[in-house]
Amino acid sequence: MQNKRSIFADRIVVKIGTSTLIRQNSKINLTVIKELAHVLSKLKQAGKDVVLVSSGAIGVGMGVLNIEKRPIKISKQQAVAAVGQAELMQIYNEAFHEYGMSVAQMLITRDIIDYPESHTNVMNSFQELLSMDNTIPIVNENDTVTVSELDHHTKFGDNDQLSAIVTNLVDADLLIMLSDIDGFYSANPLKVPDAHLVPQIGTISPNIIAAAGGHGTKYGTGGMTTKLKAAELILKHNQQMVLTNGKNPDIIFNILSGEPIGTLFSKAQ
Ligand SMILES: Nc1ncnc2c1ncn2[C@@H]1O[C@H](COP(=O)(O)OP(=O)(O)O)[C@@H](O)[C@H]1O
Ligand SMILES: N[C@@H](CCC(=O)OP(=O)(O)O)C(=O)O
Repeated sequence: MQNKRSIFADRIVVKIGTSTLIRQNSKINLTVIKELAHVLSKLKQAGKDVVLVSSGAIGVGMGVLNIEKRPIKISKQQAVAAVGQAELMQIYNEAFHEYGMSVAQMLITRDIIDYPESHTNVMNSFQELLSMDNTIPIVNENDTVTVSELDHHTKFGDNDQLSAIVTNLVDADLLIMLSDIDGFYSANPLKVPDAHLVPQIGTISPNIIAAAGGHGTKYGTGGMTTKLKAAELILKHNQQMVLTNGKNPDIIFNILSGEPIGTLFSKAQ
């Protein structure tokens, strides 16, 4: 049994991936969403600042529209995301209302980094929302409008890096990344069954990068590669990130109490 970790976190960003929100049978995992709403509401009511970054617009939209395979055509992905985002927010809204909380939808694009006025505006919105007692901001990429063209790049591309950028922006202490796997392994466990979980990573070395494989389910997108890019941003800003399995979101309480869960990305010893 490893020692307890020293985790200091007054301001927390939690990212949940599509593979945790959607079951193998393509249905939304309402149990996970309800439990997540419970945990985040309790943290907020205990005086913590909480931001949720939620993927799932495209995955949920596929379910609503009965689409089996993730569309390849961008316009189709954007339309599916528009359907799914509305459904997802309705579910979050109901789940958080159970605990007397409201949710605030924040759909963002890269403009918030590239354009000072957009940056100021999004920072002001975060500040106002975080100062409210009973509100949880829920962030996603604005999938229906983002583009990636030669002279115009407004896409983040994946929510792993987006969640790290949000963690940097709001100056949070900790990013908790909830995925469908217990942490970062020495190799992709789908391909190497005896791979072992790495408890702490302080530097993203070439060996670590080489151990990162692609996504697991048909719903995941970036796999470990984008999670490492997110971790790199977190480490650069001297923040901390814990990557763990989101199937029981009340694991967040255990993480905050210092239990050695998942993989901790931190420069601290
Ligand atoms: N070294 C590794 N350690 C752990 N998981 C890995 C590794 N390399 C690849 N993976 C895969 O990454 C998947 C998680 O990423 P992804 O499917 O994009 O999920 P999410 O929807 O949570 O972003 C895991 O299910 C696993 O199959
Ligand atoms: N903005 C997209 C999320 C894309 C993404 O990064 O998904 P995931 O790898 O599941 O975190 C959506 O909501 O479907």
